Amino acid sequence: MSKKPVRVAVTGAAGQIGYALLFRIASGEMLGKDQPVILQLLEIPDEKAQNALKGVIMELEDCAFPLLVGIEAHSDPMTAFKDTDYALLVGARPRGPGMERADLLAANAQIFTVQGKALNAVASRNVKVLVVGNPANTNAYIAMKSAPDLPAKNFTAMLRLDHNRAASQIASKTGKAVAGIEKLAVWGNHSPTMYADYRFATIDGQSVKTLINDEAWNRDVFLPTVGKRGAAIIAARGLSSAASAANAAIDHMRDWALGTNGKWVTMGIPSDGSYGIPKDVMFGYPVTCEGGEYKIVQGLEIDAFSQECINKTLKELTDEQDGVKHLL
Ligand SMILES: NC(=O)c1ccc[n+]([C@@H]2O[C@H](COP(=O)([O-])OP(=O)(O)OC[C@H]3O[C@@H](n4cnc5c(N)ncnc54)[C@H](O)[C@@H]3O)[C@@H](O)[C@H]2O)c1
Ligand SMILES: O=C(O)C[C@H](O)C(=O)O
Repeated sequence: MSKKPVRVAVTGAAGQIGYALLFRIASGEMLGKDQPVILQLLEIPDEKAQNALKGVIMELEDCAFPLLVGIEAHSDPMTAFKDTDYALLVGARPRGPGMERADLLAANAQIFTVQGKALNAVASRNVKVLVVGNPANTNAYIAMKSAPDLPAKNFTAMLRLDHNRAASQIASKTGKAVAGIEKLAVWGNHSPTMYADYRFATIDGQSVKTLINDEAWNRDVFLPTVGKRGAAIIAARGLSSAASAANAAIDHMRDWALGTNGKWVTMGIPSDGSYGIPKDVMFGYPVTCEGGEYKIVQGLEIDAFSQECINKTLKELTDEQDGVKHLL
């Protein structure tokens, strides 16, 4: 018997990430090749954006995806999020050359109070929310705080791009395939302060730390490369990352919905106090997923260098939270 369709809302659907994301959701790469989907697409109420969205919808139709059983175009989150089971909040202004994430906070924060309230009012009570629009952690925090009737654990921020970037750098340093990497963690904010931590990681069963055995590379090359990768892509393309961001969003939602079979992945989630992070801070943690729920990997030893890195990214997040207090 075929499965009941699920509703997937995507904001910023006519943007760059939207264009790299929607076709993969509709083809079943996110929720499984047996899961029909209805796309509920939101764009701003602007003629150009709505026209662009129409064009994307025409292309989706022209793919004749067997799993795509409905497509809706919206300009109001109150209709776009109606009964939605999954919400990918991508729509926001991206960073341009020379801009830091903090510059985006003022521009984008308001979007997430409005969308959090709309999710609170009309979405499925089990909705799984992923915030991609930057600054992703704080936007997710704003949306969560604006939706008091939904469980806080349903709101997450995208750290998976940092996780995937870190995995790729480790594979290239060790000369091994990225598929062999397990137990990688990224702590904190989706920003240059994130702490990609390979102390526990293995590649083909061997310790990554032992294989690399180079603390200076970790500190002076690996962490800055992963942390500044977004800016490097903006400098090279003149536009922020899109296909890799969409890919990370697919990975995040797929793993959350379908499980990781014990494998660690990184998700930005509201802290439950684990590892001394104050409750509700939207923090990148290593997690495993099973039965539609994520669980923080517990009991990891935090050495002095790691604590210093975690403190730094936490401070940035609590400063960002302070900066949006007046909106909540
Ligand atoms: N978390 C991550 O790892 C990560 C990675 C890459 C990009 N991003 C962020 O994702 C966001 C989108 O990037 P992009 O390259 O697709 O940008 P884009 O400018 O190409 O597209 C954004 C789209 O969002 C729409 N939009 C703006 N406000 C909206 C609103 N209130 N409701 C609905 N739609 C709205 C715009 O009209 C536009 O079409 C940016 O904030 C970017 O910084 C995050
Ligand atoms: O860095 C940016 O502004 C875009 C995105 O968050 C990225 O990491 O590529």
